[in-house]
Amino acid sequence: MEHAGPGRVETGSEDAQIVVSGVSHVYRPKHGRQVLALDDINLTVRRNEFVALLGPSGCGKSTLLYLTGGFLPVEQGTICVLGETVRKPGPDRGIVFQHFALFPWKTVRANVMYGLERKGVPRREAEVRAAEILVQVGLKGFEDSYPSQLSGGMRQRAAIARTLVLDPATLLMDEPFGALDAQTRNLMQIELLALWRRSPKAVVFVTHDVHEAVYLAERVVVMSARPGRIKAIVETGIDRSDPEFVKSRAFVEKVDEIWHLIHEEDGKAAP
Ligand SMILES: Nc1ncnc2c1ncn2[C@@H]1O[C@H](COP(=O)(O)OP(=O)(O)OP(=O)(O)O)[C@@H](O)[C@H]1O
Repeated sequence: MEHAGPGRVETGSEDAQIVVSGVSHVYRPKHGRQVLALDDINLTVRRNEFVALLGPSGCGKSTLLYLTGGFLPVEQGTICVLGETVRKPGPDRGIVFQHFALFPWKTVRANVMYGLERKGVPRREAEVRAAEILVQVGLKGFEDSYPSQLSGGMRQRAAIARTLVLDPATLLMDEPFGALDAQTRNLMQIELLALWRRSPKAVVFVTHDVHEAVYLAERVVVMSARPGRIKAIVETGIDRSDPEFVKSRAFVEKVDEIWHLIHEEDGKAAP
């Protein structure tokens, strides 16, 4: 089985959307000890590619996402998104967290319109765009509800809509379905794939769930236990045109292959 090795440096190209080169990250808390969270990460995400980041707890998946989003400073190495070096957050990169970051005092519509209004989009146009995206995520009829009146799955749809309405070229998702029940999670996965096909964008999707990673992603990046390094990059190569593809032998074998890569890391985290 061919895997990209941990030390392989992927070079940028016209086809590259995100290029992470030689990125390491050390947390230096005021109290407590330093943690080397990421160690020499090199990764290229292709234009409009769907990539999943998988690895043991604490291996730096969220850290890599926050660095790419510009929420943490890149102190060692560089990250370029569409040719621009990342120095701060920007509207070209949308981020969705595990815990639905909605304003509880605003309606679903107002939550979705918030980012557009901050960008100076006229109110009428913002309303139209919010209405369209709420239809796409299946929240038509709930525009005037408040987050507290929605189920967990609906709140996460609203949070996704709030990010998608800005039409970011790059979507960074940190375990967005981790808090959902299995059935809602599967519905959200189906919807996310449909949205990604309708409006292609690069997606970096952090998950703990091997099945979810293979279900969604074109490539799965497997990270090693802390300090996070890239252990392997696996092309899923799944033909999703068959509605029953999760039952296919290719799917089951890919899940198994990646599961083994992850479990080789069990108990290996640096102290
Ligand atoms: N603000 C912080 N200060 C100090 N250490 C931190 C901080 N944030 C994260 N870390 C440490 O950095 C390492 C990587 O954390 P990170 O959250 O990126 O991992 P992760 O792979 O996303 O974990 P999980 O799968 O459990 O969410 C962990 O050891 C964590 O304890």
